[in-house]
Amino acid sequence: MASVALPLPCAAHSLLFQPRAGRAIQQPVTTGYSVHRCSGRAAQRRAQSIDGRGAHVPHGGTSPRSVWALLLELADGRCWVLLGFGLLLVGSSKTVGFLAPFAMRKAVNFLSRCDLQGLTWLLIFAALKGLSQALNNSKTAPQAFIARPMGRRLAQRLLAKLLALDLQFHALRRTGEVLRKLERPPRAVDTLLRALLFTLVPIAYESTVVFFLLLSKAGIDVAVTVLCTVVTYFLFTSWMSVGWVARARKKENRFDDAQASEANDALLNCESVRLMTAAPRVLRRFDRFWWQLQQGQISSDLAATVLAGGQQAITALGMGVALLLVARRVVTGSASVGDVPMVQGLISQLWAPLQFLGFYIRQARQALVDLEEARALLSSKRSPLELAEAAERPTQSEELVALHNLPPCTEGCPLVEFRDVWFRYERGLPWVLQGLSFCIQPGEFFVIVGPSGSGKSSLGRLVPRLFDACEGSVLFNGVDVRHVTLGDLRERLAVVPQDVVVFNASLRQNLSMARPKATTEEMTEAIRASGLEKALLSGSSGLTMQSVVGERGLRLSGGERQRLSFARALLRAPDTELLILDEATSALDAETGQFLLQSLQELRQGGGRTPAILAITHQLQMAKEADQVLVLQEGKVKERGSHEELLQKGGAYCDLLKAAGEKAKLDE
Ligand SMILES: Nc1ncnc2c1ncn2[C@@H]1O[C@H](COP(=O)(O)OP(=O)(O)OP(=O)(O)O)[C@@H](O)[C@H]1O
Repeated sequence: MASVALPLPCAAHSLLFQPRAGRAIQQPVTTGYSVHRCSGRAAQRRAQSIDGRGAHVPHGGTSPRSVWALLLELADGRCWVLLGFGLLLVGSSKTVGFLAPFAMRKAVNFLSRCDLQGLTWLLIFAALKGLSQALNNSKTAPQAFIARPMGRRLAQRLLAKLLALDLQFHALRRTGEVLRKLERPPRAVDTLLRALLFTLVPIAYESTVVFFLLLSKAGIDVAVTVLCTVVTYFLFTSWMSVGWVARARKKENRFDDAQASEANDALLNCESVRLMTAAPRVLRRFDRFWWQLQQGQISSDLAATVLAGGQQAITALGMGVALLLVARRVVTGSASVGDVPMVQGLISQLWAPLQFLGFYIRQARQALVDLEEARALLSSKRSPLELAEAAERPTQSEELVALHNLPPCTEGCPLVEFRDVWFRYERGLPWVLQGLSFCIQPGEFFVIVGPSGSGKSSLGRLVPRLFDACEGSVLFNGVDVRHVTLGDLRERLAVVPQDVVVFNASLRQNLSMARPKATTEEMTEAIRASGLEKALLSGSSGLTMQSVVGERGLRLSGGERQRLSFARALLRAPDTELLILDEATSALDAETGQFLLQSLQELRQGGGRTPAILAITHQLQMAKEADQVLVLQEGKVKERGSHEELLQKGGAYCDLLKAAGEKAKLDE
């Protein structure tokens, strides 16, 4: 027994869930951690990456199962209760709505006989219509209470994932595009819920009921006419939605991302843009993306107009034929006059939501695309593996056991050990570190020097697991860093990165980011030890602890930013076992650099357990103070020993000193 509703869910399924690309191109994409096989569509989209720049933010096809799985993860018990309540409200609204045309039929039949009971039925009709509308409107509350928290949870998970993604992703990302990917999926949850559960499902229910009501009350010819109209309407809407409208929407999205990225890049680098007088070029690119966006929008609007026109023509024709059939019955006496408004009322009730079918199908499809993108991002393996995954990973040595927490430092065990470490950023790129082996002892001052590009910073990134070694292992307290939780590992470290990152917040907030529980005294001490006191708090620069330092710390000088970063590391230092300094004094004058060195010595001489220091530097003055110096060249250990030992050797270290003009000074 065919029903009007039957074609709807099945076709809706194929309409909403665009199948993944049929034939996979099987293009391997290396991520540094795993090699993913790309489907044809994914590869195509990658190729579409506007201008070849930017990190690949995963785009999705629409895979219903994975999207549903994601939605199920986001929903809690309350959501299910509210969903049931919401559907009950919509169902009741529709059911009450079905009764209204029957009330109108009675009213017209009574009034055609000049019976005043007709007035009562008119009032009942109005009440039923009002109640149906009120019930329908009240679905908004449960809808909002389901969608908003789910959207919030999704946004939180996406941001957490983005923060955890490996540095390679962030090195290549286009911030504007990534922000869009963060913004759209939470909205998509709301849209999908609204479109699918609270619109398309009720339409299916309504169509089924109206078909049977017409079949029993108006005859098979009217019912079949309505059925044919609905099917034609649906096919036309599907054809338009999948083709022209969908293509226009995709184009619109792509260039919307592109213009947002362009604006974001230009604003972030506005200083360089101005200095290079690149504003006209930036504006041209920006305008080109907007022009393409505008083409997509115009195409989208045209498609929507043609769609709406076609839909209106189909429904008007269907309504006309159905009413003619009923009118013929009234004339032949096999139906009452009241049957005409009844049939008109039932069909109108069906037509009303159908008008929005195309809109909702498009919305639902777009929401599915956005959610699939979110799911692809969430399941991306582009982050150092956390413990649960690490346990599943085939270990290179059977003695390595997955641990939840790092054991405390043990007597005689090196704090950090590099064991034959090989590393490169991506497959196909040259090796940056080639078979490195060395140890750092607890409390040791360990300095790494070497020419630019020799792999010093890369080495420093392997300890906190910003990247993982490709071969060999990095051990912390005797345990492979891949076998401990990231949080536990990073709690033991304080890092001053080469590129200082400062938040657009007050100085105090920037400091407390490093250690939220730090007291004012501890912060003041860190500011003193980092040499910031004179520059900032004396009032010469006008900055205080409450001063906002500006986007990426633009209100601070390069040296001040570096000292702020140093102060943050010093704040963390007492709770940590290793302080990593990557070119921490590169932007400082000789006097301030010396002051920081003294602060480090103070830290080391402070009572109790002092952290070891791993300093990566070009400033060989620092190497003089070190317990151990390692000279790195082309990713290999060239020399190793104390400053004096290396001087005596007269090898690569001495060459570096000579090149820096330090040798003569030291000889004097
Ligand atoms: N994210 C990255 N992706 C690909 N290659 C990278 C990346 N970061 C660095 N490299 C490459 O790795 C090599 C080593 O870089 P690294 O920053 O470790 O050198 P470095 O010794 O610290 O240099 P410097 O003293 O100039 O800071 C360089 O050739 C660099 O181009």
